[in-house]
Amino acid sequence: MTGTLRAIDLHKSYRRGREQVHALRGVSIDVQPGEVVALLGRSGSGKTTLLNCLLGWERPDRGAVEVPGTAVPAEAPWSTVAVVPQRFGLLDELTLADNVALPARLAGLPDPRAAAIETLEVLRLGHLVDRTPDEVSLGEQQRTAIARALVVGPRFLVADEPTGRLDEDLSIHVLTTLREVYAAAGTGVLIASHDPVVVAASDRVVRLGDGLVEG
Ligand SMILES: Nc1ncnc2c1ncn2[C@@H]1O[C@H](COP(=O)(O)OP(=O)(O)OP(=O)(O)O)[C@@H](O)[C@H]1O
Repeated sequence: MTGTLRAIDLHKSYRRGREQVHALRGVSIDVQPGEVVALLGRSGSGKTTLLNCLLGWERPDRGAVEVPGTAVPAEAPWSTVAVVPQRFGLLDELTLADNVALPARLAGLPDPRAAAIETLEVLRLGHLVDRTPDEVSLGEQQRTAIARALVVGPRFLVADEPTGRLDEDLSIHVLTTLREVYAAAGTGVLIASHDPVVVAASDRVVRLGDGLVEG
């Protein structure tokens, strides 16, 4: 087993009424530890489907996903491949601190709340830790979802449009943090995005078009 996160020749179709939609038509991609890869492509090109397959949320019709470290039973999945979902997935009844502490608790970190607050502070949310998601802006919710993914210091981070609700300054701050704090410590980062800030901060760009890697 290598230390690389890999999708190999993924095929995935959906049935929509009588129509067959080929979301992925043979996509291979890899992410090395410590690199930041931008996944670009028009709306509907298959980015989310690819991320879902990498996360094990969807099963490809054909092809394989290699996730390093999954043979180690003690390692929580979120510590291996953490995710920032497009729709955030925060729990409304928990504070931001408790949302972010949740994966830290599951991963058995010694002080989940302290780790959560520290990560929220890195994302400039230290003043909001005791609010619930409906008491903060969408951009603040988005950064909370990023903090929740990062709190365990994952080996890989998979993020679906993680700057879609952020202004340019905050996008740059988030990308700089991902690069200089997390990728520098070895986290491999894959970001599906249309944001030029993401492209500028990436080591490498992979373009999807109509279910295939272009170029
Ligand atoms: N559950 C589903 N059922 C039917 N079709 C689907 C389903 N999920 C995705 N698709 C279709 O598969 C194709 C790829 O969708 P996907 O969400 O992966 O694209 P995307 O590149 O992430 O788009 P966006 O940038 O808008 O999020 C699209 O044509 C979409 O309509």
